[in-house]
Amino acid sequence: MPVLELDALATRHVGPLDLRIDAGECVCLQGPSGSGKSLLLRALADLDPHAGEVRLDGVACSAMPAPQWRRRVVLVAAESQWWHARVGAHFPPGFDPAQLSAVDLPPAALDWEVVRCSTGERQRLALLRALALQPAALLLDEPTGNLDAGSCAAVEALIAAYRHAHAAAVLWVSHDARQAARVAQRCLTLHDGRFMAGVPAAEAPA
Ligand SMILES: Nc1ncnc2c1ncn2[C@@H]1O[C@H](COP(=O)(O)OP(=O)(O)OP(=O)(O)O)[C@@H](O)[C@H]1O
Repeated sequence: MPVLELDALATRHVGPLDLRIDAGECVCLQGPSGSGKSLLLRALADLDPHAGEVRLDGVACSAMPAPQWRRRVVLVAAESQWWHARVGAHFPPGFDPAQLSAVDLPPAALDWEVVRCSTGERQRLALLRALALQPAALLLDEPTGNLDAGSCAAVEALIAAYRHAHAAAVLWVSHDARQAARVAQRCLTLHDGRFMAGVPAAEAPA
């Protein structure tokens, strides 16, 4: 079962931090702008240098080739990166276009040029692209930051379904306390590079 553990993890401006996210658990991370939330997610995904250790299922990040780690511990960044012209080229062979309906997009979106996609369309496509890798742990950086209420609900439902189906460990950065209460079992706040206990998800304002 994919448990994600941080052991004295430190990166630029952040840490050292200890944390355990259980299989199937969603932890929401809040904190002021510039407090280091994105830096922490990048370190967890092994995209930035870091000290300390991250373990998935007891296996250390430092013991796994970086590309392999990044397929298991997947970051959905606030601003997604696209390297092919066409959307579909970013998805694995055999990806079922019908899955696009889960984020309110038509199957034909796989044939769209990336440049025509709106910010919110790119955000939803980036999430689907990440889930297609079937990660054991998901690192979500404001995954609904550009979405209307309907698309936001669709994305929240999709992530919850994935988390339950795969017992995935999820770390979700959100500035929205009500969203945190909906999606997470626990909330933490990053302040001065350290975790502070947040408002328990179940007690956050409705
Ligand atoms: N490559 C870098 N070199 C130097 N400082 C950096 C670098 N990347 C980020 N920072 C700084 O680290 C701090 C934390 O940045 P980070 O992007 O993690 O913040 P955040 O908590 O995600 O903020 P927001 O909520 O605004 O997205 C910021 O002050 C930022 O300017």
